[in-house]
Amino acid sequence: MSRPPTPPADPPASRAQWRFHALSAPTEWIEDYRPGKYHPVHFRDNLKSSRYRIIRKLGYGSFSTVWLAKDHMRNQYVTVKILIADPDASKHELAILQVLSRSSAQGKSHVMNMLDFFEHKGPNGVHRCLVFELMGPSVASASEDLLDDVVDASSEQQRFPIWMVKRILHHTLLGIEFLHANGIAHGDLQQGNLLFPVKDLSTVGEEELSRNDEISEPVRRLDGRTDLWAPKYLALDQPLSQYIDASPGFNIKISDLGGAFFLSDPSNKLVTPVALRSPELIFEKKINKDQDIWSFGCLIFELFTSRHLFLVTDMGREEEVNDDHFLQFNDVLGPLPGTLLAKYPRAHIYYNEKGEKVKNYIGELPEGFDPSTIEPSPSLEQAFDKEKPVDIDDEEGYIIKGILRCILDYDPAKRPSASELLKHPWFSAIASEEETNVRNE
Ligand SMILES: Nc1ncnc2c1ncn2[C@@H]1O[C@H](COP(=O)(O)OP(=O)(O)OP(=O)(O)O)[C@@H](O)[C@H]1O
Repeated sequence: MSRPPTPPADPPASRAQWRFHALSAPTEWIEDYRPGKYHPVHFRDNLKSSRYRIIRKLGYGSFSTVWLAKDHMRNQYVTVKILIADPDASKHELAILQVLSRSSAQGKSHVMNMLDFFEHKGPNGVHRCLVFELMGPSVASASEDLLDDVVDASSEQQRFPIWMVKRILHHTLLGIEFLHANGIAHGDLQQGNLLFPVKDLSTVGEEELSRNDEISEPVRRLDGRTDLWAPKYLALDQPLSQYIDASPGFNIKISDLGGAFFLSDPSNKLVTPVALRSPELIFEKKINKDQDIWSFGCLIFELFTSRHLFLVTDMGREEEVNDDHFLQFNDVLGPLPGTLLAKYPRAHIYYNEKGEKVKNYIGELPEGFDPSTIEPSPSLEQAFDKEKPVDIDDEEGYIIKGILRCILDYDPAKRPSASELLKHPWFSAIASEEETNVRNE
């Protein structure tokens, strides 16, 4: 075991103690480079006795910075996720990845497989480093600004063509089935955690992949001291957008098992994005694998319509965010059952004892504002019909809405499992289409 690091004498505590030029896009906060948090990484750093050389920054999250590296032993590019130096923050992720890498259940190729792991000691502590296959941008970032040439030309919105949406959803469902079959729930399913593959990069040189100009001005402390805990510059995230493989045979993988948990030991970390949270998570703080199915339902809606089904953000006080969600559940999916209403202590603000709505907005309205002019959110069916792509005909639209209704059941016990959903004729048809494409390639 490595020795715990010696605490630094004087790590800067706040952003105000730093002088540096911000980059054009967000990066991690500089003050998160301190004991117990991020490891200060620089391009061309070598890790694990020089086996891995850092080439480019791919991204970061609350618990890690993620880098493209060259694995000199296998002569291939890989992703190295360097976790914060908090042994508790990452122990579940590692244990889960180890279980998954030993499993041979169906769907394995749709969840990120760990290739190697090691520990790296730096000024901020001992960091677990997880090595994965190199992937491209996430579905979220690809749909936002990268896929100009493959977005749906028939609609005015930037969205994936139908065949891609179906493929992304089918692969995600196979990945969920694999996780659940191994007794694991993901807990944080969202477009940002579904990754596209990259093309074969074996002939692309390191110089081409390292665009090291994408860094901040030197990071300096105002008191002029040299800092051991922070990097000399901050690097901009550069997912491999230009190398994305969105060809007909692409394979989506679910990534980021940082919020995943064993079903036998449900998580108490609330990592699911607000808009994708199930009623039982919001009202009862209960989480299990049914949350993944609920999030998957929300993803179906998002990918077909390019908008969230529930338009809630985590801005504001938690109780108001929950109230907002509560009102939207009622509008979009229909009245919450009495059993669930009884579990929401703030229900009386919006509903009377007879179950009639008495208030349809949160907080106070400006003086003179007539509350009857506030339109309820459209129902699931209205919203889908309004926003769906034109090339989904009524018959298919009807089927998709039926699947959504089944998934978005207030009662988690009634939601279909991933395996049951995969047997639905709509998903079976997607699977057969994929097989035909593979045979024809
Ligand atoms: N195998 C990979 N190949 C390429 N990029 C990756 C890979 N794994 C993760 N990334 C990118 O790195 C970023 C951070 O990864 P990840 O979400 O796993 O980190 P995290 O610290 O657990 O984040 P979060 O705060 O979401 O829990 C993401 O934007 C993702 O796109």
